[in-house]
Amino acid sequence: MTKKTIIVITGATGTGKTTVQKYLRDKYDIPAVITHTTRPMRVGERNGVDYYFETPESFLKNHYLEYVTYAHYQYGSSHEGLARTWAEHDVASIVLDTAGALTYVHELGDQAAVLFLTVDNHASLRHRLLQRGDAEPMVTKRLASPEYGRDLVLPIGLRGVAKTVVNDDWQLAKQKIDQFVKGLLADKSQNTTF
Ligand SMILES: Nc1ncnc2c1ncn2[C@@H]1O[C@H](COP(=O)(O)OP(=O)(O)OP(=O)(O)O)[C@@H](O)[C@H]1O
Ligand SMILES: Nc1nc2c(ncn2[C@@H]2O[C@H](COP(=O)(O)O)[C@@H](O)[C@H]2O)c(=O)[nH]1
Repeated sequence: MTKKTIIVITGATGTGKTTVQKYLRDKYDIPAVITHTTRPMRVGERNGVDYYFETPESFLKNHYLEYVTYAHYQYGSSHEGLARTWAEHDVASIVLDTAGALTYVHELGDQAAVLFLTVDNHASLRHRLLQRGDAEPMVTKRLASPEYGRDLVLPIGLRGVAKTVVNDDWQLAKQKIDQFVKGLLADKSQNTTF
């Protein structure tokens, strides 16, 4: 039986976590675990595809492996979401803030393979969020949140655990991600038990 793995993609807002998740799906057929949030939908987002969009009341009804408050909204990943994805795939991905990433490492040990995304020029993140179509007041509020500053730095608990990828240049970042995925898949094929 093959050991199940979750690729946890973490880092500050705008560093490209969702972009990497879509790349893993398109290039490697690695599915995303969809999480829950109370934040309003962005233009183009779809319920059940990008997130399960919840009210503050419905959010509380799920059975979470972990949940957090991020920039004034609730976010959480359910046990069921992970189990459903692992029932059909050996490797999946999830996008989490760094608090969530730490919980996954704590709960799942080496089944969690962590990618920490960063950029050299933090000022570029504001521009990226605005380019993505986020409303200016929302961006200002998010960049003023303690979660933003916290997620710019690799937490001590992820040092020696996470692979850091600098995503200033998408072509270069993709090469690093390819190396990471190929290493992970090679390790998995060596560790398969019959
Ligand atoms: N290397 C890059 N150079 C320039 N723009 C990029 C790069 N990587 C991603 N982007 C763009 O930056 C924006 C933010 O990317 P993305 O949504 O993937 O970030 P995120 O880390 O998931 O953000 P959040 O945590 O706010 O959801 C998107 O418009 C994306 O296309
Ligand atoms: N700990 C968790 N973090 C999550 C989850 N789902 C998303 N996120 C993180 O929240 C912020 C904001 O996301 P956005 O889509 O509003 O830009 C970002 O850092 C995500 O990684 C979750 O279930 N748990």
